[in-house]
Amino acid sequence: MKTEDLVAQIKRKNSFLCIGLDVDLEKLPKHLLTTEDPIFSFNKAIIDATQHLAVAYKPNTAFYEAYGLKGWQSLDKTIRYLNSQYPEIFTIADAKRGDIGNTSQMYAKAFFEDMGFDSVTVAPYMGKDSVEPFLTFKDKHTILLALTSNEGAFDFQTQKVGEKEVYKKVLEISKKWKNAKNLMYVVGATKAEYLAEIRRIVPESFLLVPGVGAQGGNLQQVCHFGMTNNVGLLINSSRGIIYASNQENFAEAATSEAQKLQSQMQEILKDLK
Ligand SMILES: O=c1ccn([C@@H]2O[C@H](COP(=O)(O)O)[C@@H](O)[C@H]2O)c(=O)[nH]1
Repeated sequence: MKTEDLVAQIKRKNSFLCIGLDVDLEKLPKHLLTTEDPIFSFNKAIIDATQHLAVAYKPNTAFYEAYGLKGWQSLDKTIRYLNSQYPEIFTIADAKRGDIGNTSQMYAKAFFEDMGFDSVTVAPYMGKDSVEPFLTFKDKHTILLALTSNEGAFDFQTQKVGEKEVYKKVLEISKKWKNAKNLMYVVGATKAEYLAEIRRIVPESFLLVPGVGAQGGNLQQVCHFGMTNNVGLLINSSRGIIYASNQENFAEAATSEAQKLQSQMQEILKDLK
């Protein structure tokens, strides 16, 4: 998907909400467990009930890999369902990949060509040759971990190497790479106070921002420091939306939580216009 199509969708829906499909069989409503593919049944119901409020969905592959072949099949069905029924929606494989060049090439083929995701999250730790294979795919996006939402982000990402913090080096160095226009970055909502500085380095890039809801990040603060004229933000919430209820009404409960976030986003977007 082209970035301008994502921006157009954001403006049309008055939303920059990304819903995380982090499916844990132990948290699913009991009545789904007897269906042929409980994970897909759950995802389909959540997607159908929230697609008018969200511009992106982000399955975290860990939640599928944990169930082996069946899990991968559920993920595959989910992405194919999204691509066929809601092709305007931006899809993110939260897989946090990255390896030596020829291996990264295979990861990129798997997520972009075979599964047809619009984007994949990638760790920058192995450097330019580990990321560039992802960047060569036209209209596909590589979402590089810059400053993550967890406590451990302070172990390396905010530490200085020479004069500069590692996360700033990730942004400054990567934005000079070939096909850097295909880069987006992960910045945790719990790190909103860093966003003004991040915007000085990457003023236009889209940021995927996980960490609102269950992790305690603040939407207003993130938007205040991180929003661009083109919005430039995808705010992710996973558990806070998909597990709003574990009863038969789970899809309606998810709609209601998504609606709350979308309404806040609509208010914020009014001020931008
Ligand atoms: O810095 C990061 C990078 C990725 N994540 C992922 O986002 C979702 C957050 O889920 P919630 O339930 O809304 O907390 C999850 O898949 C994480 O692995 C992140 O949280 N922080």
